[in-house]
Amino acid sequence: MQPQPLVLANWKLNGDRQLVTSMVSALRDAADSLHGVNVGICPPAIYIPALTEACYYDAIGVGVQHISEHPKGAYTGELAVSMVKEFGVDYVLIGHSERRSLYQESDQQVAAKVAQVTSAGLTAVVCVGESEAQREAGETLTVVKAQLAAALQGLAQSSPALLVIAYEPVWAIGTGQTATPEQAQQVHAEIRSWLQQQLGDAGKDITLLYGGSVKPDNAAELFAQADINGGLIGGASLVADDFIAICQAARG
Ligand SMILES: O=C(CO)COP(=O)(O)O
Repeated sequence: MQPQPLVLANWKLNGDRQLVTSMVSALRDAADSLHGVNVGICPPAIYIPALTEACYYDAIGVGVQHISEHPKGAYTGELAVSMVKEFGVDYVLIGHSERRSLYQESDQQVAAKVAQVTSAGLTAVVCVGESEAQREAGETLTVVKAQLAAALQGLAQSSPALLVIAYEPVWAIGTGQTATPEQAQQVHAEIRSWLQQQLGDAGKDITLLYGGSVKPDNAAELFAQADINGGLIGGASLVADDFIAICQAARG
């Protein structure tokens, strides 16, 4: 059975309280057109209480963009899984390419975070993807599989149902240069078969998202691919009409 489509907004370091309320209200108005699609928003962490409150009666998932790999302690500026869980968070982004490149987040940290998140019963959304140079050198699958292996190491004791993989080629993020549906599907199919080799049948049910310059005009074609179960949306998730159109495209 295909996983239910999922579309997550990653606001990165953008948005404000006003966007939280206007986005929730726009999604509420569009709810009839979004049946069958799981939708979630990952705002900057300080807006999570406002988001949880605004969507209390709505089927909108709440996500956080970053957590510590430690449960508690002397780690100034960090947030622990137990803390975000108290505020109703469902999804935790892990290993986003911006965290990997700007803040040196390593595969070891990714594994530790997956362990923290899934053992708390939250969903770990692990981002994987190659740089332009790695693609040109023919290293896409080697890079992606090494990143996936770290995610599975962290999953060890938890249910694969708590794992989502987001394939985000670094060269497509924020560049307007989307992977073609064929390019994206090719990598997604490899991810799916690798997950099945490692996890057996459970690998079939893991939700695979595509991210990188997804817009209303290319979403339907991407989401129509056999192994693409939705998207992780950056820039276009800051504009309600665009984000809703992308979510609607995931209905098929
Ligand atoms: O990084 C992304 C989502 O996590 C993708 O960002 P853009 O949609 O802005 O390319």
